[in-house]
Amino acid sequence: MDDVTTPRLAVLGGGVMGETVVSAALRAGWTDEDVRVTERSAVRANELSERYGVRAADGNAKVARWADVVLVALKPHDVAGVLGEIRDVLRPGTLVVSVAAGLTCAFYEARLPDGTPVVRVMPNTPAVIGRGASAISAGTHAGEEHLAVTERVLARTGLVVRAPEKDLDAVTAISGSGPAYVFYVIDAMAEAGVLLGLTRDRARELAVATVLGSAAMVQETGEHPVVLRERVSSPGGTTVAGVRELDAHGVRAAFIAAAEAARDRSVELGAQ
Ligand SMILES: NC(=O)C1=CN([C@@H]2O[C@H](COP(=O)(O)OP(=O)(O)OC[C@H]3O[C@@H](n4cnc5c(N)ncnc54)[C@H](O)[C@@H]3O)[C@@H](O)[C@H]2O)C=CC1
Ligand SMILES: O=C(O)[C@@H]1CCC=N1
Repeated sequence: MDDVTTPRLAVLGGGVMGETVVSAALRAGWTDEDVRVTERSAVRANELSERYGVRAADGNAKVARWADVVLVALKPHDVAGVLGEIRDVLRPGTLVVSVAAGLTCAFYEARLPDGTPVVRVMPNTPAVIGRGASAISAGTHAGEEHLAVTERVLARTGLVVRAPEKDLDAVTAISGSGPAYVFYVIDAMAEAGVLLGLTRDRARELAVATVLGSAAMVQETGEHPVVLRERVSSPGGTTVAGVRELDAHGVRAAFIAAAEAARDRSVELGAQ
């Protein structure tokens, strides 16, 4: 793999996350000649090819042989079969990057030629608008240059942090699955507004602006969320009355249980 020029990037699986990576790489300076994608669905392959100008017609083995970086964006249960297709055609030094939930670097290393550098990534869907959060971890044979190339591929997806691999299941539970929790909260707040008589559009507009503004406020002020919450809560006022109900309905405990369940599922997906 050459660090100076743009490495040839193959994305195996052109679903939600595969498309996100393709579009981010193109925004980060890859040309449509330097990116190829594989897709089991011909309709989807056509769609990606038309949308991004990238080649999407070849099979996994052909594209993996061509690539300097192979990024696996398949469902976890499809990965082992595809690694079997590509293991004998990878050129020495080809970097394999995985975004599959639960699958460890060791899972890949056991199924790929000895010495294959592997980097495990846990991204999330806001990456599609450049506002994602990803954590990356190096496998046994991956070094600084492999982490750096992965960061280049992900540069336009948003925040990218390095983390020890033992943390990746927790990361999956918090930021990987996290957008779904936040969409759930936005929908619940908007629905509550409708119950109180607001129009659906107005309720959603206010809920979204409130979530965006509150998240930005935590980031920009650097204040602890509890301090910011106290600042909203006038003595004897409306907010303490509302937050008491969140406590009474176990919302904090529900978030903890959700994170534990997602973490456990990530571990389970990796135990194939
Ligand atoms: N969607 C999300 O929010 C996130 C997903 N991930 C991970 O990304 C991976 C992909 O997830 P999604 O993109 O959501 O799934 P998806 O189902 O949208 O995409 C998977 C794609 O792979 C294609 N495919 C299946 N078998 C194939 C094969 N043998 N060769 C070529 N293409 C094949 C499918 O046609 C499909 O388009 C999963 O491992 C998931 O854990 C990670 C973080 C977030
Ligand atoms: O639900 C899933 O399994 C994937 C991984 C994190 C977000 N979506």
